[in-house]
Amino acid sequence: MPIASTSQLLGYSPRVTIIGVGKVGSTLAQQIGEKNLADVVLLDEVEGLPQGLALDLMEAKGISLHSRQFIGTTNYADTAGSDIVVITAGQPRKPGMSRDELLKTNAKIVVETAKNAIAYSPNAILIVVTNPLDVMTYLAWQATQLPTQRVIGMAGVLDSARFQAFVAMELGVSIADVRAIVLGSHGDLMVPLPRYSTVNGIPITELIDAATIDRLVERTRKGGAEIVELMQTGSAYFAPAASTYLMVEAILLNQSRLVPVAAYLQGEYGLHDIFIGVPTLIGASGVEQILELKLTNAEISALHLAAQQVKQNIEQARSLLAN
Ligand SMILES: NC(=O)C1=CN([C@@H]2O[C@H](COP(=O)(O)OP(=O)(O)OC[C@H]3O[C@@H](n4cnc5c(N)ncnc54)[C@H](O)[C@@H]3O)[C@@H](O)[C@H]2O)C=CC1
Ligand SMILES: O=C([O-])CC(=O)C(=O)O
Repeated sequence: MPIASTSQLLGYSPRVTIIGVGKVGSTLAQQIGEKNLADVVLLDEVEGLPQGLALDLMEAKGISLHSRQFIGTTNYADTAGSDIVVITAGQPRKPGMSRDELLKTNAKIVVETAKNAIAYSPNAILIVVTNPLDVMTYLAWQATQLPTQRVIGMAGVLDSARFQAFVAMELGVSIADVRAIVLGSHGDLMVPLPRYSTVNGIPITELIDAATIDRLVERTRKGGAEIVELMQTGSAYFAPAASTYLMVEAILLNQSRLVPVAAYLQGEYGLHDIFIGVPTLIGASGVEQILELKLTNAEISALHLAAQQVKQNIEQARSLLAN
């Protein structure tokens, strides 16, 4: 790996701020550095935590050999001029909880942190990770008033990666040959699409019987909870951080990746004024295009059911924030 990337040699290093550097945020910071992608500002409300993590990451540089900088801070002024802001601040769920039960605690945190960060980086693209994801992305957009293209929720990449992993395990094939796509909300009503999921171009519906696909779909829907139950002390973070990394990289390297993310819909799929998981092209300006797949009646109904629940939760969040 080169010590300095081309952009650094030309005197420019992109800057990513991560707000809330617990499990997901700190793992993401490490990935961004180790892949020599950008300088990272780590911000948390707990004094000492982001400073300690940044120092630890700086000390690892001599071994992982990259030339990016890490700054740890509790002061938003230190995040100024960021190209991307990632919000991973907020509580994770405990065993037995749904993601929606985090709404009350995390709504205030997301609104406050998004506002503070964008005040110092008005040109940034905002990636929201905090749960319940689709609602938090909507609240962050409203709080910052950023153009919708520059507000993106991370969930579909993760849910699709899980579906991909379960298909690869079931068939005993290399995960490199499996592509999978999951739309809808980041919850039990998410919409995995077996018809559009393939092993090297062959739809999985040709390779796996219907009952087994149903089982894999159900495991994907409960993928986050499965890990929460196993760990008992928090939720998944390696795959969530890797999924967020993919989005950060797609933006900074202008890769035009076709991935499902929570994007703002204005009529696409018959939905309005909502952030929910749909296939998008992600590049330098954020969500560059929303793709409208041909869905069956059952798939579109499932998407609308998920949307209905997200809308109800947005209303609940609005009244919580008003009080
Ligand atoms: N969208 C997705 O697919 C995923 C979402 N998540 C969500 O991401 C969030 C973070 O998860 P973890 O990193 O595991 O949690 P964590 O508890 O390890 O880290 C959260 C961090 O946020 C900080 N924080 C809380 N309030 C803050 C504030 N007002 N300002 C600055 N920092 C603040 C805490 O001090 C803590 O360091 C959770 O809500 C979790 O449910 C997690 C995995 C996947
Ligand atoms: O399950 C959780 O609470 C964390 C999360 O969103 C995931 O891992 O998909």
